Amino acid sequence: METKKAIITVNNLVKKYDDFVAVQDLSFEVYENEIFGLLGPNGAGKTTTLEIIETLRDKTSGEIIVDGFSVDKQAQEIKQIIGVQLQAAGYYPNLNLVELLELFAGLYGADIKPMEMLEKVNLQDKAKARYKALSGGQKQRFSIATTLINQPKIIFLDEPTTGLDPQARRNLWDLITDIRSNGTTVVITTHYMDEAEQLCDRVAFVERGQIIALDTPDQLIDNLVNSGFERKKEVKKANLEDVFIHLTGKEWRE
Ligand SMILES: Nc1ncnc2c1ncn2[C@@H]1O[C@H](COP(=O)(O)OP(=O)(O)OP(=O)(O)O)[C@@H](O)[C@H]1O
Repeated sequence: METKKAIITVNNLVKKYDDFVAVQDLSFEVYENEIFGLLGPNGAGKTTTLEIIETLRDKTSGEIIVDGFSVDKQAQEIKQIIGVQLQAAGYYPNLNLVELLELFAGLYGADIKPMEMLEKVNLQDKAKARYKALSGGQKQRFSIATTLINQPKIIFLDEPTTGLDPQARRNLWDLITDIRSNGTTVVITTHYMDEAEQLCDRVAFVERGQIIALDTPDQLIDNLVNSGFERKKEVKKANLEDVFIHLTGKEWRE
C-alpha cells in the first residue's frame, strides 16, 4: 500500500480567547501533495486553526510541525515554504496588478515574472488594472496568485470561492487542481459541500473546535450510506447548477 507522508502534523491544538475555547484538542495530519479541506459551520474554529498553522496567530497549547519545522521555534522557516492569501487591505490602491506582484515579491526576496504569474490565474489582460477594479472572481484569482510568489510547498486558502458565480467557482477548482498537480499541497476551508466533494482528497469536519470526522469524501459518504441513510428525494444525474453551466457555458465571465 502507498504510504503517505505528512507535511503538516497538528497534535492536541488548543486555542482559548480568554475563557472561550475556540479550538479544543485538535489533532490531524495533512499529507504531502493532497488537497485537504477543513469544513464546518461559522465559528467552528477553521480560520483560527489555519492562522495558527500559518504562524500568524499564537496557540494556547499543542504541537504543530510544518514540513519538519516547529511553529514554536521555526516560524521563519515555515513562512518561507508556505503561501498565504494576503488581506485585501494590503493591496495598495494606486498600484496595478503587476506592480503589486513586484512589491510582494520584493517583500519575500523572490524573483518572479509577474506576467507569467498573471497568466497562471488567467489575469494577463488585467495586468495594468488596479485591484479594486477587479470582479469578485478576479480578486480571488489574484489573491491565489499572490500565494504562489515564493513558490511555496503548501498554500492555505480560506473560503476562496465564497460569493462567486458557478463558472468562477468551477474555474477556481480547476486552478487549485492545477496548483496541486504542480506539486503544491493545498489546505482549504469551505462551506460548500459540493466543492469539498469535487476538490478535496480528504476532509475534516470541525464542529465547536473539535474534529468530528476525517476521511476521503467517498469514504464519509459510504459510511453514511452503510449506516442505512437514504436521501428522501431520488438523486438525479445532474443538479440545477449543472443546468446553469450547460445553458450559460463554462468560460470565465468577468
Ligand atoms: N480574536 C478573537 N477574539 C475572540 N474570539 C475570537 C477571535 N477570533 C475568533 N474568535 C472566536 O473563535 C471562534 C472560532 O472562530 P473562527 O474564525 O476560527 O471560525 P471559523 O470556523 O473560521 O468560522 P467562519 O466559517 O465563520 O469563518 C468563533 O466563536 C469566534 O467568534
